[in-house]
Amino acid sequence: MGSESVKVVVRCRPLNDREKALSSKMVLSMDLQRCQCFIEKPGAVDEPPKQFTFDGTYYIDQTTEQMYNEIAYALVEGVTEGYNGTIFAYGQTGSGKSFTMQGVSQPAAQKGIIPRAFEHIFESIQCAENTKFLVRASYLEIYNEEIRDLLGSDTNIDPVCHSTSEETSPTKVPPTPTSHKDHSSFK
Ligand SMILES: Nc1ncnc2c1ncn2[C@@H]1O[C@H](COP(=O)(O)OP(=O)(O)OP(=O)(O)O)[C@@H](O)[C@H]1O
Repeated sequence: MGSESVKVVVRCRPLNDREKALSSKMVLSMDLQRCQCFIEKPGAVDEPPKQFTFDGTYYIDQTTEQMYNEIAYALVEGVTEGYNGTIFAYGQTGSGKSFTMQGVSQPAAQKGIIPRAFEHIFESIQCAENTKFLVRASYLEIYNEEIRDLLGSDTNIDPVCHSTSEETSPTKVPPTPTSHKDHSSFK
């Protein structure tokens, strides 16, 4: 994979039970060597498939372990050396964002990017000598333009305003990066 600072990869999930029950046809295929994906229009046999090229392509039989090793590993390694890094999952509902980021414990190869990154970071910290680390975590949900602090004791409290207990629903003020509740630990 190239050395660009922003990489975009695509992952294709298998058909789910509902799609199988509807006898849905897979319309997406991939050329993994060329990092290309092809989308056919169902029924339009004469139309060439739409073609897209990415920095990486992952088909239904590939694992999150493989994705982590090929994409996330170097980025997280950079974080342990003091560089910033972001992994961002984007896709329509049911497309597999949680499966990729949080994952499942079985099979082990499908454990998600987030628990893998945590293990990676804390292993690096344990192995480091003469270095002090600060690890901070915040876990926010933005849903229907409402923000919730998922690590807070009351998830309805807006993380920006640190609102009082009388407030029952989150407000719609966007957070600033420094205003999130910190869950920090030092080694
Ligand atoms: N690569 C995959 N292999 C097998 N199953 C998958 C894969 N990706 C997703 N799935 C399954 O597809 C379903 C939808 O995935 P998931 O919940 O991760 O989607 P999502 O994008 O997070 O959806 P939402 O935006 O609604 O939260 C789940 O049952 C998940 O287990």
